[in-house]
Amino acid sequence: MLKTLSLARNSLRSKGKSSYSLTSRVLSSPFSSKRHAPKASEEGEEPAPKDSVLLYPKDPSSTPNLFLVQPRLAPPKFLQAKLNEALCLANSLEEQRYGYFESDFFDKELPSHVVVQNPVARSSKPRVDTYFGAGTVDNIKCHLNAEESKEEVDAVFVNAVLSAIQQRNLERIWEKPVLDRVGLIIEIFNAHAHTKEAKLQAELAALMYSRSRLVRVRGTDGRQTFGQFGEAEVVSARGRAAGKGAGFIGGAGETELQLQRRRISDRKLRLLSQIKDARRTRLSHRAARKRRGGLEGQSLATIAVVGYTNAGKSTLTSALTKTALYCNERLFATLDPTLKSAILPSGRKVLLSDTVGFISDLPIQLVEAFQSTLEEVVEADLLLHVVDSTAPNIEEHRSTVFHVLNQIGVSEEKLKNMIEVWNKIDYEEEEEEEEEVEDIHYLDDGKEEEAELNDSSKAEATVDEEQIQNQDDDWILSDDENVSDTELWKVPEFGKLDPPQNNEPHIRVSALTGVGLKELMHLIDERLKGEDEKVKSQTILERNELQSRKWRPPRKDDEDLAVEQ
Ligand SMILES: Nc1nc2c(ncn2[C@@H]2O[C@H](COP(=O)(O)OP(=O)(O)OP(=O)(O)O)[C@@H](O)[C@H]2O)c(=O)[nH]1
Ligand SMILES: [Mg+2]
Repeated sequence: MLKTLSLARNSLRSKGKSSYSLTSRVLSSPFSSKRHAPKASEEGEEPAPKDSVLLYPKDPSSTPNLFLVQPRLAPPKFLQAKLNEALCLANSLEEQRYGYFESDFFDKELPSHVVVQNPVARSSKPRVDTYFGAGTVDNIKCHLNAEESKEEVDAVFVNAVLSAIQQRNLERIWEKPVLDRVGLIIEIFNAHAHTKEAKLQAELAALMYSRSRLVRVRGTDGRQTFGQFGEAEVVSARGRAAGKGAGFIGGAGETELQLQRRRISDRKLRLLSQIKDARRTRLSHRAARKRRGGLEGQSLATIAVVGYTNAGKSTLTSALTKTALYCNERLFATLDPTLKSAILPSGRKVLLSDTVGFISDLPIQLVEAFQSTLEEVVEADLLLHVVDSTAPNIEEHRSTVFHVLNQIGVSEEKLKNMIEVWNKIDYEEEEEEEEEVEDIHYLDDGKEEEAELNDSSKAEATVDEEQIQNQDDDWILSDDENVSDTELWKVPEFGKLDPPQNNEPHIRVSALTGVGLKELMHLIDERLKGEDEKVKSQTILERNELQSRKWRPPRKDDEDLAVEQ
């Protein structure tokens, strides 16, 4: 098994299994509640929204035991890369205690997993109610039962982006909490965040996600119900129409769903204002650094080190700045931007900023939640794009990074000037034959696929089509945002800007052994000089333009124009 998992060299080694447990949902998970959940006793604070957390912590001192469901992808090499990433994501969900992770990542056993028919690949349209076809859902249930007989499964991780209704239905059928890709990444963010700003941003992401998960579903008796297990709707005393002059005709009260939404909206506002304060402090620190930091007569340039998660950004930043930043094989080991200084071969002092890693299928809301942190990237004078040269899906990694940079507002010129660094060249690629993928557990076979194709029109789940159609009118729309649930967590289409097509990096390095780092420092020096020249010539041009703009008496054309206006 391990031989087939190429990422395993960086991440997983099969050994004893920790006794994981989890049960609950985002704000009260072991990874977020202790650090982020608002205290009920705080003045003016309402208690944390009920039913808004993702995981179920039975034992907060241990990490969860996830069962991974991976939709099949082609070609096999790509599937393997995605499966490796999903396994690493599942094993990355662990909170740091006393500044370090208690378990060794390499000691963790691979999570149980299964590869299933991919509804997107087959019909380009997953089922609205359960995402997967009926046969696949049943088969996963059987597999889960078999797994449960060996060891308790705390939650199912589906490596896809699910809608709230799909998630809720799968939870009911499998009788387990279900985490989709976005949910798991948010949990990891909450578990790994250290600084105040990162914690606030991670909580904001969790809050927005849990808000999009609030849905009403039809219970077994046909009534509209709310809550994971369909508990009856509760109506709060607060009148909907209160203060709007509509009297009692305007609404009998606030439903449970509206109450949850209001609490989340209130909390969101408070978080945004706290993030604003933290950002202000960071900006003033940055301005002070720029003022004081440069050597005589030189401005202090900032270089942002960006890239896909686990590419080796922190290892490279540490090597270039001769410091010891936190590096770890867990995905999203770094969430807080860290600045370290380095002296270039020309003697120029610069600041290197290690940043949060990117990942594919990242919804825009996650990027937005981290906008404040990512400002460091937008503001930087130069970008270093670290690419893991051993990744089988290197092109996907490159375009994901380009896309996110584009999304957060990095200028096209800066993207063109970005240095692409291919890292980990010390790693000797083992010849991995595609046939090895047969080690992966495939769940479904041709028969099942055929059955599902014939059966796909049948609605067998707890949510009917009409209900889904009505969502937009009724309960998916919130009071403050006129967007539907599906729009809320949609993975955006790829942008217009694609990475350069040539497969040649600017430089190849090994952050671990130090190969190529000297050359990289020279390249940074050159690029910054080029930037300085550009700025200088731009300033001279602007000055000349200003000087050549002499006063002249108004011409007849100008006067006519003035009269027309
Ligand atoms: N073989 C090899 N491993 C490397 C190299 N650079 C980094 N690594 C390993 O790759 C893993 C991830 O490194 P990090 O520096 O934490 O990666 P990162 O990009 O900062 O990751 P995140 O902060 O999680 O996004 C660690 O186990 C490193 O030891 C390299 O040049 N060669
Ligand atoms: Mg890092």
